[in-house]
Amino acid sequence: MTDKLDPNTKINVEEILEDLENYHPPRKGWTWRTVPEGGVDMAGFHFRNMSEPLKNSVPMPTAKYFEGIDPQPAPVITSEIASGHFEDDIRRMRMAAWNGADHIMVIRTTGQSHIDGLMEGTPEGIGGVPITRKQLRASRKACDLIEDEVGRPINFHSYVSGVAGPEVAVLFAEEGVNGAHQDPQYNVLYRNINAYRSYVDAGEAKKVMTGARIFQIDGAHNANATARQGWKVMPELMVQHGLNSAFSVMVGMPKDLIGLSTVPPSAPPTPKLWFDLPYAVALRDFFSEYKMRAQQNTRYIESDINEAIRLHVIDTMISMLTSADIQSTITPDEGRNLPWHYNSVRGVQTVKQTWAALDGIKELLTLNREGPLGGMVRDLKERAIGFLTEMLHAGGYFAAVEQGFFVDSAEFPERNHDGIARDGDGGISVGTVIERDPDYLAPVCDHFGNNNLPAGVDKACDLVGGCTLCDPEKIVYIDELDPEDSAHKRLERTREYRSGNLLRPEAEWAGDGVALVELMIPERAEIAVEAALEMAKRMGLSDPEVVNLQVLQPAEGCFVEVKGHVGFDVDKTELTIPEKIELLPEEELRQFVTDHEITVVAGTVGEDEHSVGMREILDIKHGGLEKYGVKYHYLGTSVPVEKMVDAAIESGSDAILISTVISHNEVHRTMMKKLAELTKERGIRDEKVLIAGGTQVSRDMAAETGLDATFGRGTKGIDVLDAIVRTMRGREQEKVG
Ligand SMILES: Cc1ncc(COP(=O)(O)O)c(/C=N\CC[C@H](N)C(=O)O)c1O
Repeated sequence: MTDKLDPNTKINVEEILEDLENYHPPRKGWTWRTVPEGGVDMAGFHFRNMSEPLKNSVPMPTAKYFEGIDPQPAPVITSEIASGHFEDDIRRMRMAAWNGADHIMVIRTTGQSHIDGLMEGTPEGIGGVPITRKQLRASRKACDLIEDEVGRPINFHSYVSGVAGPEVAVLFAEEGVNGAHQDPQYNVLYRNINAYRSYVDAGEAKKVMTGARIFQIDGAHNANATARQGWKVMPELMVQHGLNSAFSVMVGMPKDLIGLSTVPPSAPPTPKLWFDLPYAVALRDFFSEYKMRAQQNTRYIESDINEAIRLHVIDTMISMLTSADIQSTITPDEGRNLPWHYNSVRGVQTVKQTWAALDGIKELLTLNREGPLGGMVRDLKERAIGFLTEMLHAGGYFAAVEQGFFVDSAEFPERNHDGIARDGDGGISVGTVIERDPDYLAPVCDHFGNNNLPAGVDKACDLVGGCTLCDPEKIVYIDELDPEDSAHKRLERTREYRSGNLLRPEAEWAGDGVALVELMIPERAEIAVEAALEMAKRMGLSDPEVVNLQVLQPAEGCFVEVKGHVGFDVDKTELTIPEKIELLPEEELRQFVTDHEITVVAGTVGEDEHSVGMREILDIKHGGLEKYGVKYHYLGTSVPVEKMVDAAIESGSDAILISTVISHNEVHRTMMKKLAELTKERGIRDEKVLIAGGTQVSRDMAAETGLDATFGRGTKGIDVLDAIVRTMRGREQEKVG
C-alpha cells in the first residue's frame, strides 16, 4: 500500500479501497491553518492575511511573473465535492487540495436525511454520494495521503442532520470525520422531520460530535437559499444562528467548534453591498465568540459561470472586510449541472486570487459605522431581537414553528405569512421520542442527557470494557451489501480510462466523455439554440444539451455553451509527445556567450505594436538575454523584416529575434517565412540564428517556417539563449566535420 503519493503519478483508487476493514484514521477532530503572527513573506511581497504555504500546489497562472508563489489564505477553504461516485471524487479532492482547499465537504445522496439508519457499502448516489462507513474510510484514507502530499491537514466533512442524526454522528466520530453540518432546524424546516425528535436527536448528535472534536456548521444558510427574496430573511437568519448556537452550548459543545454558516444574501443587479455588508457586520457583532463559516452565494447562481465567479469574488471580499474562519467555495456551475472537476477547482481559485489581491484590506480600509452602515446594522439587530421576542410571546420555539414564523418571505416584522409551518405533532418520526426511565443507564461515552453512571466510573464504557468511540477495534465493518452496485464494479468499467491507455474528456466521472463547446451563433435565441445543438451533433457530440445561453444582442446573436459526450477513445500510446527540452546548464550558456561575444538584433515585425513579450526576452530584470551577457540591438515595434535583416548584417549580429503576436489571417506565419526567405536571398541564412516568438507561435512552427527555433507563451530568455547556443554549436561542429 502506497504510504506516499508521487505528485507525477495518478492516485491508485483500487489501492485506496484495499484493506479498509483495518483502516482507522490517524487523528480525529478539526484542524485550523497555521497563520504566522508577523504575516507571510514570499518573493519580496509581504502578506498580512495568509497562512503557511503548501509543500505541493498549483499556483495561479499569473504566479509565473512572481517566482511561482502560491500564497495560502488564512481561513480554511472549502471545496464541495460529490458526484455520486466517491471513487471518482477522490481525484477531484486531490485537484482541489493542490489548488488550495483543505476542507473537503461531501454532499450526501438525495434523500439520505430521511433514511432512519446507516447505509453500508458503496452504492451509486444521486446528486451526491451515499455516506457509508466504507465510503468514509476510503475518502479519509485518500485525504491522509493527499494532506501529506500538499503538506497541510485536510478536514473531511459531511452531514449529521436527518432522522439518523445520532447514528451518523457516532459513525463520523468513529471514522474520524472532521466537520459536519448539524442543525435541528434543518430537519424541521427542510426535511419535515418531527421537531421534538429533531431536537432530542440533535442533543445526542452534538454530544457525540463534541467528544470527537468534530467542527459543527449550522444550517441557517438554507433559509436564504430557500426564501424567494433571500435578503428579506436576514433578521431570521440571525435568530436561527442563535438558536442552534445556544442549543449547542447547552448540550456542552465548546464555542470553538460551533460554526455559523453565513451566505451573503443578495446579488447584483441589486446594490448587493448595502444588504450583505450590514448583515455580515451585524452577525459578527452578535456572534463574536463563535466561528464564521462564510459561504459564497448559491441562491443566485444561474448558468453563466463567469457571472457566478464575479458574484463569488464580491462574496469573498465581504468576508475579507469582516471576517471568515472558513471560506467555503461554491462551484460556479452549481446553477446548471452537477459540479464538474474543473469548476470545483475554479471555486477554490476564486477565493485564492481574491484573498491575495485584497490581502490586508482591513489595514487600508475601515468600515464607516458612523455612516448609513451603522444604522443598517442596528436595524438588523433590532429586527432579530424583535423576532426572538415575538417567538417568546407566541409560546416559544416549537409554537413559533407551528405558526410558520420561519422562512416567511417578508422582512420581519413585516409578514407575508408564507413561512414554513410544521406541526409539532406531525412530520416524519413523530411520536418516536421515548422518555428515559429515572434509573436509565447506557454504557456508552459522549451520551446526551440523563445517564445514571455508578459512582467512581470514569468512562461510561468502562462498564462494558470499552465502546467504539474509545476502542476502534470494536467497530463492526460491513463491506458491501450489493457487490453489483459498488465502487469495485464501477472501477472495473473505468479502469482503462484511469490507469490504462484510453483517454476521454471528463467532467464528473471517469471516462464520462463529457465535452463543452462554446459557440457564438449570429442569430436570435430560439434559432441559436437549435443551430448550436445541430452543430454539436455534427461535431460528433452525442446527447448535446445547451447548458448556457447568453443573448449578446436580441437580433445579432448569442453565446451558447453546449455539453455533449464524445463517443471515441484516444489511445495515448498512439500520440506523438514532443520530447521535453532539457536546457543546457546556465554556466555553460554564459561561457559560450563570453567566448563568442554573442550579439542579437531584436524587434516586433510587421504592423505589430506588441513590445512586452520581446522586452521580457531581452531585459535583465525579467531574466532576459542581457542577464547572461548577450548584447542586443532592439529595433522596436512594427519593424519591417527587411530592416531586421539589414541591421543583422550591419551589426554583425549572431541572431535575429522577431516577435510576432498578431495572428490574424496567419500573418505571424507569413512574417516568419519571410525572415527565412530574406536571409537566404541575402546569402546569410547559415550565418544567423533565426528565432521567432509570439502568443500564437509554437515550437513546432520552426520546421514549417524555416527558422531555427520558435517559441510560444511563457518563454524565458534562457529558453531563447539555449536555442541560439545549440544552433551555433551545431554549425561549428558541422564545419569541423
Ligand atoms: C444543516 C444541513 N444538514 C444537512 C444538509 C444536507 O443533508 P441532506 O441533503 O441529506 O438533507 C444540509 C444541506 N446543505 C449543505 C450544502 C451547502 N451547499 C453548504 O455548503 O452548506 C444542511 O444545510
